[in-house]
Amino acid sequence: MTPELKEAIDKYLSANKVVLFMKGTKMFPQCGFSNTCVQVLNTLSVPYETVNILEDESLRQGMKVYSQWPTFPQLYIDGEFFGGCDITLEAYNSGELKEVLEKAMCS
Ligand SMILES: N[C@@H](CCC(=O)N[C@@H](CS)C(=O)NCC(=O)O)C(=O)O
Ligand code: FES
Repeated sequence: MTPELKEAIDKYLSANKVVLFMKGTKMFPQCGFSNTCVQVLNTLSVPYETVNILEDESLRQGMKVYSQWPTFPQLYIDGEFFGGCDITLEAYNSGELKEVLEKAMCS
């Protein structure tokens, strides 16, 4: 991954508290795993941005290195990698995700 790409991701994540790197868009998720995360975030009524990694192959490969996580979706909260679909869903069910998001919204 180029230093320019890393810098662009760093900058984007410091400007946006909750970011979902996903396949497709909020309105039109193109994979069930990404769709699950969108539904979870919508249910929690949290403001969030999405990035469609299907539109940018270098970002698609770059995010795997940046996050040290091989798949999508990838959820970032407060600039930190939170997890993929399974982790996000589990944290939603346990109530942990709501807590982490509330903390992020107040920071
Ligand atoms: N168990 C994963 C499911 C996600 C997954 O398997 N994603 C695959 C298929 S959508 C993926 O992103 N593969 C890498 C790629 O398509 O570049 C999770 O918890 O997020
Ligand atoms: S695009 Fe096939 S499982 Fe996600």
